[in-house]
Amino acid sequence: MAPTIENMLSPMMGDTTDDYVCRHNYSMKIISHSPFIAYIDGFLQDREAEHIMSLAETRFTPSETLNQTKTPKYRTSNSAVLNRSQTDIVRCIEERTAQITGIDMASLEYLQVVRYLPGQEYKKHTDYLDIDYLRTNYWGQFGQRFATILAYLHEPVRGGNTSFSALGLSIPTKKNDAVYWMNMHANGTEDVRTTHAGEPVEQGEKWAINLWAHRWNNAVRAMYTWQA
Ligand SMILES: O=C(O)CCC(=O)C(=O)O
Ligand SMILES: [Fe+2]
Repeated sequence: MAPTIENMLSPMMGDTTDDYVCRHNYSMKIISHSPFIAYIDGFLQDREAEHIMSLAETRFTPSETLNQTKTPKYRTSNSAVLNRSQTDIVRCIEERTAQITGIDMASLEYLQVVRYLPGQEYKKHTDYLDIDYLRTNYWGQFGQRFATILAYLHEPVRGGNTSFSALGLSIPTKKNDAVYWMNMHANGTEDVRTTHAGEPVEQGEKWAINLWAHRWNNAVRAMYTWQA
């Protein structure tokens, strides 16, 4: 039988997580100080990637772009949102993210799994949100999306790097590793240098989790109240 992702995952669909122990054994290396970008080696622990993939598998819908552009084909992947602390493993990843970013869990968006087939991509964009969007969106009450952790669940055979073109960075997706960056300057204004893209996957499939942490700061609060 061909080693498709479905074949790999299906025996695990009923997988119990009874003997799973939540551990945080990663190491972090700073790759840019301004903007802050770090590479997290071993962000995901054994079994976590497969487990998240099997939870997401039945939930995919075409990915949306929240505020940047309505251009068709801008983000051609599929996405799946998991429930808060849906399983022990989901909760462990949420806790790990909250610890790293220094927020409480309420300020962390639900895990968003993205899946790219060959030819699919997410063109250049930023992860921070328009102030008008923040005002009406559930997550807006927790402030701006100040930090992103993008964790890789499955690496494509070719293509699919995460690139920050203004910084000359093109990061290969490596299963279980993650990239962590700050979307805003220290004073709370948006840092356009964090513009990034998921380059087209050329062969194989790329799967990742978006972990978005929200925080209030004076710049966002000032805009929020000034326009209200
Ligand atoms: O797939 C990638 O490498 C980037 C994904 C991304 O930036 C996003 O989903 O916001
Ligand atoms: Fe992004």
